[in-house]
Amino acid sequence: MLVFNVGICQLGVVADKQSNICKARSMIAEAADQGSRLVVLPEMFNCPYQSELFSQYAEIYPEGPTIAMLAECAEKHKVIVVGGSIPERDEVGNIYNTCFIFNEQGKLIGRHRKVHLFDVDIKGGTVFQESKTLVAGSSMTLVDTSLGKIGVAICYDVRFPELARTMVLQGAEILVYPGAFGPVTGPAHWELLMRARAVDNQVYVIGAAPALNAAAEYKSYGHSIIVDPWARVLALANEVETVITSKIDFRTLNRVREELPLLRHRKPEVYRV
Ligand SMILES: NC(=O)CC(=O)C(=O)O
Repeated sequence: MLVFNVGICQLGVVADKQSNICKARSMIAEAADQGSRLVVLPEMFNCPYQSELFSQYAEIYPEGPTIAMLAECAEKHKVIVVGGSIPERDEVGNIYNTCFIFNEQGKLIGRHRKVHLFDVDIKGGTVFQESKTLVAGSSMTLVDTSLGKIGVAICYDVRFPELARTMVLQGAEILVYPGAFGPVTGPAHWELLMRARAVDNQVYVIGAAPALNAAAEYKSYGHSIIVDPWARVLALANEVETVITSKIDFRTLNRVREELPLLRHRKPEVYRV
């Protein structure tokens, strides 16, 4: 499909898992009512973004109320749902930061486990150790959909341009990043990174963040964003709970790649380490 709308549900995550699920359900419906064919949720949308809580909120596919809600909403509204992320427990007890992706029939078409874990110690700023409780994923996630090929990665994954480039070289036309940047790296890097991945790779980029919850221990920067292949910002939220939407037009992507043929001008033989 050449032209269609996409929506982001920037929901405010609270401690009560059931409330988060209900909120996601109603915001997916709102995005679909506004004409979105692809709906994206934020990172850890069913759980406060705190390492020590991930186990308590985790679900095992295909069980679990969050996973069921995503599949039901996709089928009910006939939309593709990129289900942000939730803590996922596997059969041996490992926990991942995982995005489940469902098509318009409510069928699981992809699962991305965050590859780069957010282990940082920014002096006077953010200290986070995802690896205390999470295990890293080990593969790239590209899904074929009725709208085109979509690459999915999570939050800190956006800082690794190799991942985005590899997905685009394999045909991705939209890169989707559920994320949750904080008050330090958010203002400094969030929009910059989303626009950088778009301009580098001449793709649409969607970054979906939770709204700011002032009472939460980890404070999300919000600012969900949709960027076009010329790095123009098509839609940008502030920090409050909201649904934002925008049109995606693959004729723009084709024109940008035709006029400025970066992907054809690459010289991979020069870049080998
Ligand atoms: N939360 C993350 O995974 C990443 C982040 O906040 C950052 O890179 O900054």
